[in-house]
Amino acid sequence: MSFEVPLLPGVRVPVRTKVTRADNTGLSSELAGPGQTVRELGHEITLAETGAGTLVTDSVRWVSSWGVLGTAADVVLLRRFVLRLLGGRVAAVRDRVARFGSAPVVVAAAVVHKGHLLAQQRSFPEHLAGRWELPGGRVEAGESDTQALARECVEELGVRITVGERIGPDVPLPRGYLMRSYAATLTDPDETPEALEHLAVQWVPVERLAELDWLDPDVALLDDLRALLSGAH
Ligand SMILES: Nc1nc2c([nH]c(=O)n2[C@H]2C[C@H](O)[C@@H](COP(=O)(O)OP(=O)(O)OP(=O)(O)O)O2)c(=O)[nH]1
Repeated sequence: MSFEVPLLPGVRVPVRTKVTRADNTGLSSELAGPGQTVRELGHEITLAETGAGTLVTDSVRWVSSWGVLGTAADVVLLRRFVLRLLGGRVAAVRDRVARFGSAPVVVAAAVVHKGHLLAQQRSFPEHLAGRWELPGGRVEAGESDTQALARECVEELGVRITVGERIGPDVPLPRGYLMRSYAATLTDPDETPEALEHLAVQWVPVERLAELDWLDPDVALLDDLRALLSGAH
């Protein structure tokens, strides 16, 4: 099904949806117990306006209990309500995608050397001081992510890095920022990172990753950092 979702006055977004689990009523059903049926309506939603064609898979499950009457209510009323619900969700997801598409970015480098990850301990602001993060910072106007990472690593650590692939998801930060992370290595393995603006730096082996008091957004990256250190990336 293709349709347009009104986002703002005069702005309509093309969306394609496909029912992925359905019988000929648009619902799939399984028996849950005496007199009870579980209904599921599943949708794949493609946000057509994103370059990559972002795919969201959604489904809603509910239990209905009133036999034939329940089935009639499901098909006539509830299914319509669920479709409206999913449509509302499409609009909300679309809204977030649009905001993230133009969000300012903080880049972070997962610098790996001899199977260890470089972590730095923040010295400011007060409420973040003492907690651990990846090297990086705000991307400035006219800079690429790679240039921003290279600049920050020289400023913060006095080392040159070679930036590789993106890792993990973009993580939302306070005040509308997004944190984007990249794998990296030391350009010259003989250079030693120093805490020029931080309290401390350390090389962390995979088995100690979870011990550090990471900034909250970085915790969402721990699985990807583990995979990177284990050579799975
Ligand atoms: N560099 C970095 N910042 C992070 C991480 N996780 C996380 O939530 N942040 C947040 C903390 C800050 O609010 C923001 C980036 O701040 P920053 O102080 O490193 O950036 P910056 O050097 O460009 O900032 P500024 O002090 O020059 O204004 O992102 C991380 O792993 N690395």
